[in-house]
Amino acid sequence: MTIPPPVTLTPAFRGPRIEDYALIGDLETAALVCRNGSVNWLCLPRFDSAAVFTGLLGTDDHGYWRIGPAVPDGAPAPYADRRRYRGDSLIVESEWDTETGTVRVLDFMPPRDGHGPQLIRIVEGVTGTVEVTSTLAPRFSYGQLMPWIYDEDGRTAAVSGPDAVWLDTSEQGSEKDGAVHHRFDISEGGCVVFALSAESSHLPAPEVPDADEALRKTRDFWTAWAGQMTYQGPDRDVVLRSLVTLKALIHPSGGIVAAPTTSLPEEIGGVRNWDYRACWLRDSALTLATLLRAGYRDEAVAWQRWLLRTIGGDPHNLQIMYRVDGGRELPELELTHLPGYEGSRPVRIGNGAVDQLQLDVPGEVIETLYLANQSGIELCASTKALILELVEYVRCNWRKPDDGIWEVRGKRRHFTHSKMLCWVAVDRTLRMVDAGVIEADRDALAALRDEIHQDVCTRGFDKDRNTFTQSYGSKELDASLLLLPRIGFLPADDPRVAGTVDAVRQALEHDGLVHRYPTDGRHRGVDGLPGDEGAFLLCSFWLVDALALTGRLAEATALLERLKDLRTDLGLLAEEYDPVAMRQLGNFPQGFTLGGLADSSMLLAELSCPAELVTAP
Ligand SMILES: OC[C@H]1O[C@H](O[C@H]2O[C@H](CO)[C@@H](O)[C@H](O)[C@H]2O)[C@H](O)[C@@H](O)[C@@H]1O
Repeated sequence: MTIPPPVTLTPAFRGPRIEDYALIGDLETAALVCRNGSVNWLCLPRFDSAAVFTGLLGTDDHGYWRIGPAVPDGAPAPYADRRRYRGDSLIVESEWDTETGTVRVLDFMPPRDGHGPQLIRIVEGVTGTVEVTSTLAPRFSYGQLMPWIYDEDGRTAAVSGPDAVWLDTSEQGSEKDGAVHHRFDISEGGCVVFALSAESSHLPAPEVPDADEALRKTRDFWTAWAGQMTYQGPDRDVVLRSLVTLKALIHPSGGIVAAPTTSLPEEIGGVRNWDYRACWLRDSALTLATLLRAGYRDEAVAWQRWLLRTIGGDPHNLQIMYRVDGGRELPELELTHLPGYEGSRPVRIGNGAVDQLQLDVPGEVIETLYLANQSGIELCASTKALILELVEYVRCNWRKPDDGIWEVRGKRRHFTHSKMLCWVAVDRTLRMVDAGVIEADRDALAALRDEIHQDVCTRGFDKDRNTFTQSYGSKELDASLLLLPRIGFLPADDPRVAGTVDAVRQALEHDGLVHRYPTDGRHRGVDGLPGDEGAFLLCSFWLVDALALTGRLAEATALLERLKDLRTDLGLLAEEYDPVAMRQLGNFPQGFTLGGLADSSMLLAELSCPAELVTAP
């Protein structure tokens, strides 16, 4: 891999921040809408397809669609004065106050119902009269291709090779420089619809969307889905917004993407830019565990089928991640034509971590299947067989060094967390054997479980400092060790748990924000990568959980409050946070982080509120 030098940015540079983006989606793909009314990210037709709007990782030349108050040529597009999701839905409304009045734009993508992808934008006059412009500049293939644009039967098509998008609106537009322009006045009570539909270019044009019906169906879909949540404790809206965002990452095939974006940087101007539009077994399992805790089951049932299709035939050939459709090929490529978010290059698609050995994965998968079963979901015979195959995989591999939960690109090590999760894999299987759910040789399983436990407690523990360590024999700490009480590897009141939590805090926490492992100073390059990164937000939620479970509820509550303040105005979080620049970093919004937020909120409620207040039947 060749790493280009970072682009030097002028101090005056101020593009949209990650937190300026809103997420909308139709469960098969997703778009990011900037606070200035510009859709700067949309992959069609699927999360992991090429983007038609890639302004997020480049400039307007790489594709965007902006609707908002008109501004003089060359002036920056103003940011909306207010934004919110409508109710519990994924319909976002942005409002601009101008000198002549207030205008609102509703943005949403209706879940597919026999039709292809649609992005609908409804402009509403709120007060006075506002001049509005729409500039649609599609650039297919991640911003590389200028389309052929033409009008047909009152519609506008933009076509490039196999791809096409169709724009429908009542307004009269014009084409210039590969973009479709509209300019019109909207007065109080007025409404203008723009609908973009995608279809393969050789097929007949898609049907003209009925925006009113699409709006109603989209609202009804999300309202019904939100209504299934059984969690009723404090911060209901915080939890629900996190869950709605997780749901937006779940494809109807059952596959779950880690985030809808690629290459939002872990360090501004740095090279730690990865594609998260794939289904990590670990991230998916954690997402489903969160949903199960909040009463959602359908997603776990669909994932069981996805899992069987994806790995059921050959579990020993396990990959740590797959494509949305269960495919195995995720070659890591660099898109050299893109300058990257704020100059953070390279922009990557695919993910080289696909070939790694990460021994925590069977543990996370089995834990989630165990939780699913505990929630009343029946495990089919094939799933039970798969669990036993995964345990066999653990038995064959647990003694090996691996690449670990953080997918470091350096030398393999005996990561303590990986071994602990090997223990989880066997322990949860054993629990299912004891409950009569699975039939297996109990004694053999118990012996394997105890052997792993003994190994971890001997080789992954530093007696002098009373802490588990990142890997066997190392002096380093790792935030994944905060999971100790949550996974039940040791009882929460075991002195080794408190010792580890304190040691991790001392080494990796700054003001409540926790790094995954040390990457600065003398540790530069320990993970095989140049540069540094922000605090990893999921780890801060793990700290909340560890404090709560070890009886430090007041500290846990205070930390959770601090972390909630990091959310955007729409309740979203990226993977990481830069405490110095005070801005979000990394792919956005990330399932890991929002799952952590929901889990910690539900755990604190469970530990501090009467049970009947927390979960409805
Ligand atoms: O830090 C290097 C690695 O970073 C990414 O991995 C992270 O994201 C994954 C998806 O959310 C998550 O499962 C993993 O635990 C994280 O460390 C990237 O995907 C890797 O390619 C990269 O080596």
